[in-house]
Amino acid sequence: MATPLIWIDEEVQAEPALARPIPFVFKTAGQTMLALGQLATLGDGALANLAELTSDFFEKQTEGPDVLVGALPFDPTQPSHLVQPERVLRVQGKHDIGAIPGLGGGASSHAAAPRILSVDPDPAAAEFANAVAVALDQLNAPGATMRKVVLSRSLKVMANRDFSAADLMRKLSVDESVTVFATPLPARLHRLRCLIGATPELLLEKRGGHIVSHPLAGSARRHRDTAEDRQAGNRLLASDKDRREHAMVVESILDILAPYCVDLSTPEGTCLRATASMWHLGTRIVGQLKDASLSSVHFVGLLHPTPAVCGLPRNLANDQIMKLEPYDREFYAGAVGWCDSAGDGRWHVSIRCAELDGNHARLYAGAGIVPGSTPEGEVIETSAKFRAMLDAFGIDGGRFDE
Ligand SMILES: C=C(O[C@@H]1C=C(C(=O)O)C=C[C@H]1O)C(=O)O
Repeated sequence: MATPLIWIDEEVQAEPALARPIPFVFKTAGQTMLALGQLATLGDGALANLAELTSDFFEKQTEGPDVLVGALPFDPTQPSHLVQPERVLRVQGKHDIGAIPGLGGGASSHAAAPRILSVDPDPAAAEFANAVAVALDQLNAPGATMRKVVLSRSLKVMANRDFSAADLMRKLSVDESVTVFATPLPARLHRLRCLIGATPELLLEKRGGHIVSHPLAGSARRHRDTAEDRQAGNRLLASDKDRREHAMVVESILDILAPYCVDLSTPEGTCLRATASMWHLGTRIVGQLKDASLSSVHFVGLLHPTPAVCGLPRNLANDQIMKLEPYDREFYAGAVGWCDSAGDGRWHVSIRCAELDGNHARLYAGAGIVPGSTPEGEVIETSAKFRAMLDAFGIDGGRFDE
């Protein structure tokens, strides 16, 4: 069970941070899943053991909802944070996420929005550009075997009072093209934390023998002006660099899933996928399994981290991420979702998100680097990817690009 908050900064903190873990919330277009309370926690284990751990768990667990919900970290060797909730509530139809029963009780909610005291880029945009330049040297070196690496940067935000998960989710939900999520994270230094975000990317959904993955890679920011916006989308569709970057992700997912499927295809091919602030290249992959008894977690264990958030080959890209990023990604660029005893489940890539810890938040944005990428281009792309979260926090992002 999570430990209550013990640290209070008298200067800026009028009242305690999250006193109870916030509920797990998963809001896709037309449906919200809310998982309240914590009946049991899945034991620690790396991603490779997760299918076994979850099936053992469901075999032994005779009481409570037949579901585990939570987050998987970027590093597949690190433990996941999955819990069996006390109660699951599903709300269908168009609704205000902040008004869902149970949500307000778990998240602090204030009449006035917290006032932002500081925004600290980590690394600074110039340092991130240097890291991209180093990665490009590696990618372009004669005989290079690394083909793609995804590098990220973060913004550390501090406010005069606790952030409200409910308020942030309400703002993020204005964009109906994304999955808005909130998930409790393991406590750190006795402080409760959560991850909150608005992800456009489906890692894997499994229902019976049917699986779907919808990877995204290749991005451009959207524009207010319709003609300019359309042009940006068309440029992305025609961009050789972005098509290569995207194809690596799709091919890798198809290669991994093919041996398990009687039928695996990309019915619409590569399309433009729009969110309120970004254009992406996206390819919906659908498959029919040979063995429907394999769980969603089994496939997540094989797929994660895809080249959309790590790179290719995975081990070389991961080495560069460890060297070039100044922080541990923890649950950013991992996965959030649920699975049940029948093996069904739905997992989204945990991007366009922020870790919340009382009145502190850390926002993340990353971008795929391939030959043909430029440091300036990747700074612009990551700035655009921060937009959705910055808007939810009420922060003008422009000044963090220098
Ligand atoms: C890593 C992120 O996004 C990923 C990288 C993308 C890209 O490089 O074009 C696009 C979508 C995501 O798969 C992020 O938003 O933090």
